[in-house]
Amino acid sequence: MPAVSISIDGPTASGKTTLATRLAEELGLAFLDTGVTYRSLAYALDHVPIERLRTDLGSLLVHQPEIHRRHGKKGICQNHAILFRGEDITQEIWHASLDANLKSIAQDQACRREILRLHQNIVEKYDGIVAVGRDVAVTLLPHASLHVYLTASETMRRERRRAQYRTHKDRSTSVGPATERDLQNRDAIRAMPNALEVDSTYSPASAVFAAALHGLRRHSS
Ligand SMILES: Nc1ncnc2c1ncn2[C@@H]1O[C@H](COP(=O)(O)OP(=O)(O)OP(=O)(O)O)[C@@H](O)[C@H]1O
Ligand SMILES: Nc1ccn([C@H]2C[C@H](O)[C@@H](COP(=O)(O)O)O2)c(=O)n1
Repeated sequence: MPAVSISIDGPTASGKTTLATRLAEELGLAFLDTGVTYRSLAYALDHVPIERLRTDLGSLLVHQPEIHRRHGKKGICQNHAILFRGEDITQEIWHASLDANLKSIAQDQACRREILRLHQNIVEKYDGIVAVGRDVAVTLLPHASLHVYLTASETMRRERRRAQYRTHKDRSTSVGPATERDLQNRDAIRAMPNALEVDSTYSPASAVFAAALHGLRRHSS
């Protein structure tokens, strides 16, 4: 288990990635977006049958997470990269046409187990990590220093996603209500002693960051 680890969960476009990258930059941690792996498998599903993804994931996919190292006032950031059979698919995984595949992958328990194994190997490699995604608090980082559950109203999340992708016409802007899985994860996180729930609907990203940092200090002392 790394020295400092933070899990961040919450529904689509609640601001998980924004918070996680800021925390990683400020604290000099690695950053793992588990949703990126799910999106990569959705891409892969157009090329190989799901049975192969369940058994050969480790040899098909390389997920290189971002590393953030604080350097004076400027963080040094090495962007994440996703390789599928050696080909860089980092940009392709966001395409809206992958939405149906994404659902199939997220519902496949054998795939979820393989993805978890892949993420566990990544976590082992780093001395500190911020990991983002549905269920990371429960499955990947149950002993994290802090578990953040981030919410925002559906209307606000939809507005943010549309604004974010205004110049990316091929990207998915589908934002729905919190799913059953989102609500189960939220309840599991609420029951954890070192959890922090933040509603970002009317809070700017800087206020969400300050709340998370405060939570980390409180639970680490
Ligand atoms: N607190 C905030 N206030 C206003 N805008 C925000 C806030 N947090 C994030 N945003 C903006 O909302 C958009 C979505 O944020 P982000 O990508 O971090 O969400 P996410 O939860 O990681 O999404 P996904 O579930 O797809 O991974 C971005 O354009 C980001 O700049
Ligand atoms: N740990 C995870 C991460 C992601 N998913 C699913 C949920 C979404 O449909 C998709 C993409 O995630 P996002 O980029 O929106 O965070 O992958 C999951 O089931 N478990």
